[in-house]
Amino acid sequence: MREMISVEEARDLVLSSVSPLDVQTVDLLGAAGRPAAVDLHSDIDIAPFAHSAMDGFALRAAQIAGASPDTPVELDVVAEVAAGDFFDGDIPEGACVRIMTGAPLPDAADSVVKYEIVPVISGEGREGGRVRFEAPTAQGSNVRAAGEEARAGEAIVRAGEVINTAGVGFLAACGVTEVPVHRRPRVAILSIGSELVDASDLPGRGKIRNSNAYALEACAAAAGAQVDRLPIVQDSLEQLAAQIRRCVSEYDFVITSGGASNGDFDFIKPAIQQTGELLMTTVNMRPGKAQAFGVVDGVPVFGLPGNPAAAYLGFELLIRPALRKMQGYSQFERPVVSAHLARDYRRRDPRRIYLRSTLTRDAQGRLVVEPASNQSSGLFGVIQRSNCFVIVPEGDQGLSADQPVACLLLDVSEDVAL
Ligand SMILES: Nc1nc2c(c(=O)[nH]1)N[C@H]1C(S)=C(S)[C@@H](COP(=O)(O)OP(=O)(O)OC[C@H]3O[C@@H](n4cnc5c(N)ncnc54)[C@H](O)[C@@H]3O)O[C@H]1N2
Ligand code: MOO
Repeated sequence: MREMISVEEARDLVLSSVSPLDVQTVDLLGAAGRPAAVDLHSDIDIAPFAHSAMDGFALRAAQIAGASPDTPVELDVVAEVAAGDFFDGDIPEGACVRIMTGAPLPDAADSVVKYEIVPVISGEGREGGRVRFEAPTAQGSNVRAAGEEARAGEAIVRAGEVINTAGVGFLAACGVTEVPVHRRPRVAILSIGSELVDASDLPGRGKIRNSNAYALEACAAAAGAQVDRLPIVQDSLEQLAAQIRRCVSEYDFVITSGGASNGDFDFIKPAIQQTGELLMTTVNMRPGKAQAFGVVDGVPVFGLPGNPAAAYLGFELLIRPALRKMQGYSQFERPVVSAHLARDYRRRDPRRIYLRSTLTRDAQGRLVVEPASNQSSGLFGVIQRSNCFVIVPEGDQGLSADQPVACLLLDVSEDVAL
């Protein structure tokens, strides 16, 4: 085991300990936002038949090839065809068919002219009436071709492709109502610390609320996991080791927080060592240097540090990618954008630093990023009010105002200005 590895090495180490989980079939709605585990095929052509894209008149373009305002072509309306209906009769040379959007194009027609440019001569342009064309139309105009998006039997969504909300509609059109996906990882959240009380309790002297477990549950659920937040574990090596043994028999991934550094009561490292194999203890990042990871009975056990911001960042950088890999995603990272730093940043630590920051646009439309003034690793509220982490590379150099910096986007909603 190596001490103090880079964020990338740590992420790859955790990733290499997990594989996509077994495949189960879920209903179409349950597949939204998840990668398909196999290629999905359409059972019919999409569109199933050539149809009109407009309300108008179906005809053959050749019938009105010479039409102009001075030499209009008049045609009899011999039939009407609505969506859901069809017309398979003949269309004589001097005739056309009134057609609605979505109705099948008659075999005898090759184009549709929309109502708006067709003056009515008699019968309100309905069956038995007569209409006038004052311009030619191109063959195929206002016609949506059969099979324009997919052919029967064709793979329409590939294995590994994430099904988005439009994809749900596409699959419905193709008759795919059940989708094989990799099942969601079952994740246990264990909070370690004799100082912890539940969020619903008022902390007594020297105690604090167990906020990490709630944040980590939210993070893991947002990453697609099925999460159980388990009872607080006291600072006891025996209790912790026993709880880890129990968890690895029931869960796919075990996440602990607290007790990851070298204090007198920091037991996650010895607990992993005692029950399985400890693979990592520290990562070259700030906040959150203490990141313990190992495998117990084939199950990954991740010991996040106790400080809230350190635990949160450890989850985002090192655990979330693994939970995604287990579900078959191939993209593990959140997006990074470049922005201009709003002010100088003087560093006091050579580790790679992740500054909780707010990204906005200035009057010229440039992305500008402002690190929060309080970068204490003990705070969640600062992250609540941030929308990215500025990544300060390893080394001695600080950053100067206006220089471009990389910003790792958090899970930002639309109401955070970007
Ligand atoms: N001598 C040293 N001491 C510390 C070092 C060091 O290098 N040398 N590193 C510091 C850094 S940096 C961090 S981060 C922490 C990591 O410590 P632990 O993982 O052992 O965390 P704890 O000591 O258990 O707790 C730290 C802090 O976080 C609070 N905490 C713990 N669990 C929760 C929870 N579930 N919800 C909310 N807050 C929690 C805890 O009360 C402490 O205040 O070590 C430093 N020390
Ligand atoms: O690892 Mo600590 O988070 O820098 O506070």
